[in-house]
Amino acid sequence: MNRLTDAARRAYANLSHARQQWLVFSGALAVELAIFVVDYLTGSDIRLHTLYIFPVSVIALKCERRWLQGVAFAMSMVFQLVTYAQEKIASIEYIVDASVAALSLLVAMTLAGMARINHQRAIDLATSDELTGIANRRAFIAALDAEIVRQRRSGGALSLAIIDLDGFKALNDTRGHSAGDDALRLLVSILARSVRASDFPARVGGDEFAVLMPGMPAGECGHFCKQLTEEVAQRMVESGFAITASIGFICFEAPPDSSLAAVAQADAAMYRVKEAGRRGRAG
Ligand SMILES: Nc1nc2c(ncn2[C@@H]2O[C@H](COP(=O)(O)OP(=O)(O)OP(=O)(O)O)[C@@H](O)[C@H]2O)c(=O)[nH]1
Repeated sequence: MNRLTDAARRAYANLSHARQQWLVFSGALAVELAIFVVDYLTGSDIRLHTLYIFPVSVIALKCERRWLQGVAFAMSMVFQLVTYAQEKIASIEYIVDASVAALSLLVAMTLAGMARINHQRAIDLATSDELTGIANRRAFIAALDAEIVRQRRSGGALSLAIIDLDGFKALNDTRGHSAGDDALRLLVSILARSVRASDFPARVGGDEFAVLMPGMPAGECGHFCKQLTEEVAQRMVESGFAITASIGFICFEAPPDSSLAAVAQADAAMYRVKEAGRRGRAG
């Protein structure tokens, strides 16, 4: 049984986001339809229509497209009305009943929507850096783990750079933390302009950043790091910060043993730059 649910979970995870949404939508509507059929056939004796709230809530929780939620809501209302019409639609009791059902559905959809927004907010907080808005160490390691798995399956190169600022503590000490924060935000804007859309930049420590570059060969990675070193030095000086960057990089033609081993190798290259006097790159 466990194996079956694991296989189903894996198959679901492998679907594209759009397909996942359609699957949830059609599954929940099928459940709703089944409730309606049983309810209709039993002449509403067992009043299953109160359960419409569950499929509609699932759709509100899982489907981002508003019109899918609207369709789910409209369908459950139609089902409700047909079920009530079977009885005495003119009776005030059933009109009140139908209104309460509509209200409950709306409340369920709103609560489910709020739960989804809160869930997304919690994910954002757990995976992004509050100061700069880019990915944090946890998200970076997760992305690196996923890339290593992809590389084991499909091959290709995988490059990784660790960027550590030089003179950052002195900037904090002489100009204050807010100047330090500005320098960190500036570095992030430099990174955002320098990396490709397929790269993954992150803040992995106080003044330490990392960039994951799937598919980038060693030569190109060395060139990228050289340009980044120069760009950082120039833009920091222009902004009045006496700061440079030491960059360690590594290109894996074969998958590394683990994400931690990969980061340790790039870190070792970065420390070689520090030992050699800072401001530069090594790989
Ligand atoms: N302004 C600011 N400072 C931070 C933040 N996080 C960590 N720091 C500071 O960053 C500094 C990092 O210290 P170091 O790694 O010694 O910095 P460094 O002077 O560049 O030294 P090297 O890395 O050896 O070149 C520490 O003083 C931390 O307090 C932050 O979010 N904002």
